[in-house]
Amino acid sequence: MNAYNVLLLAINDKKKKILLITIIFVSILFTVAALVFPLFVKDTIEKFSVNDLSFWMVGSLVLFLIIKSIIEAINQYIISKFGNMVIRDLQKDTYNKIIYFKVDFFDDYHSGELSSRIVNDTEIIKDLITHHIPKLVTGVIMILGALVLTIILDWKLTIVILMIAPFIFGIIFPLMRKVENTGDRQQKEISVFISKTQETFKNIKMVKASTAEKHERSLMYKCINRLYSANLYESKIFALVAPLVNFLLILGLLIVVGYGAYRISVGTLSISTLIAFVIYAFQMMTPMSSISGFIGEYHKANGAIKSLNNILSNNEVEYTGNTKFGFQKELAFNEVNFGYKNNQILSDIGFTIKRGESLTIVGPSGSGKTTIINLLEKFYHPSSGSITIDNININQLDTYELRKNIGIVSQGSTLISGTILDNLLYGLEGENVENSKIRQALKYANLEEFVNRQENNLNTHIGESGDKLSGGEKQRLNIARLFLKNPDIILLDEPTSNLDIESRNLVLDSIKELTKDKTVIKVTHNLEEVKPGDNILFIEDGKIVGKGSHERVSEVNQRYKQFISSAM
Ligand SMILES: Nc1ncnc2c1ncn2[C@@H]1O[C@H](COP(=O)(O)OP(=O)(O)OP(=O)(O)O)[C@@H](O)[C@H]1O
Repeated sequence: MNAYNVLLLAINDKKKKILLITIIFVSILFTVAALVFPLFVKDTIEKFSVNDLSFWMVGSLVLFLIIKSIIEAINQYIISKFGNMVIRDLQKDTYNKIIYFKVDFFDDYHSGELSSRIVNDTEIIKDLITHHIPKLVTGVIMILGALVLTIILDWKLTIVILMIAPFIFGIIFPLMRKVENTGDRQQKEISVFISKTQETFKNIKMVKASTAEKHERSLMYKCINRLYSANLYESKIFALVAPLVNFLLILGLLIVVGYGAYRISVGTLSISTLIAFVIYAFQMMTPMSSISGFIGEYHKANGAIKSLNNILSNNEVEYTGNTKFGFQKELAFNEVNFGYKNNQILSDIGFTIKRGESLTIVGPSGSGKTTIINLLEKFYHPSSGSITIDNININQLDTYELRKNIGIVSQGSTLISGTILDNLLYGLEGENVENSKIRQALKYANLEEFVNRQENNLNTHIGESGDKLSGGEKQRLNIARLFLKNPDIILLDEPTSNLDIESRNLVLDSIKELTKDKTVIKVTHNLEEVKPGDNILFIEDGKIVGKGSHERVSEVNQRYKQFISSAM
């Protein structure tokens, strides 16, 4: 996909094409009417007589002006409607593309930058398509039409105009090229600005707890100042261009008028022709400045188009197989190797869990435990080896179905902004979840009493990412959601870390209920969570160094023994 295709994408349906053609057609109509106007003035000056004025003449002129205003108003509305449609669809297309990208795409992009692409870049492209392109088309028609008519009126005067025009463009074009670089710079600064504000406000408690307001403010001021300089640089160029264009145009006009006046004095030109000529010269001036404006805007939009194009032409969408999910016997990792980019994390990971059994993956921080879970969710793919469910490689499984059958409670489980009910039903849209089931899920998750205490019950707002809830309440709400989801496989990634004893016991209680008869993979570096009889997979540096029951591994594996004693 190239820049041209991005523009085509913006006008990709019939309705928008019709609107664009209508806009350009009406604009051309106005341009032609404007071109006829000086001839009409010339004719009126030559034939004017008060006696010829009639009610009908004045009446039809007024009627013409009223009709023209109505058409102008309608055209204005169509332009604005078309612009809003362009931006709406471009934003939808961009969002629709991004949401299906692989997880590693999001590792490399800052969320603020992505927001900036969707919000700002699309706005700039909309402006180009709705304002600047129609202006360019009508401007070119206006200049060419006026040129033809001036040649007919007086070719010698026209040659004077033609001699001046190249100077004007020769000065303006190089300046406009600079605007493209400014556009790039501005877009970059805006996305850094959005990213930084998002991050700061999202982590406001951490900022305040670290008394980092001053530090954040100084970082933010730097961003704002950089954006200010980028904007100022653009303003300087535009400030230079507009008066320069006007100066050159007026100078040109003076030359035309001077030469015209001389021709009148020697009797080779009439006053009415010179007046018509001057009007044409003005009519050529406005589009000349708007064409120079277009070049600037086009270069600016080019920056936005390039950034958006980087996203739209990215085909790193998540891969999905089409085999239906089924889990009757066992889940297995078979000699799995994996690395983020070139950084090897897991080596020869192999284990099997029978349906209904559980496995506890233990290992020091950074050893690769969460990565194992990430691979099972198909967030990333093994570089070699395979993960199978009932001997079917999960790559062949429908990703959507696989994820529907996996439930995860992790230390960083997040909630969405909205109500308790919104969170309970998240991911279950379109399913008919009975009220009794919701109540039951709340009960199992030890949340019933909490919800009943709230004035708005299930419709209580829990703040951004559930910030109005305690850590334990957040986890229990997540667990309640999983009761409703009822997946076959439950992944527990240190769900009780950072909780106090009371919350922890409540969460553990509800997890016990949730994991009944399920296949469970539990990840922990907290030895308090390992129970006698647990089936252990002990990993260090991405390699399995111990396997078997907790007792057996403690007995035979020195490293595990050391790990346990250091954790005590
Ligand atoms: N998205 C990522 N991109 C690059 N490296 C990553 C990414 N996620 C994790 N890592 C790296 O992979 C290694 C293993 O991380 P992982 O989260 O699997 O460890 P862990 O055993 O779960 O640690 P912890 O117990 O602290 O949660 C770490 O060195 C980490 O820095």
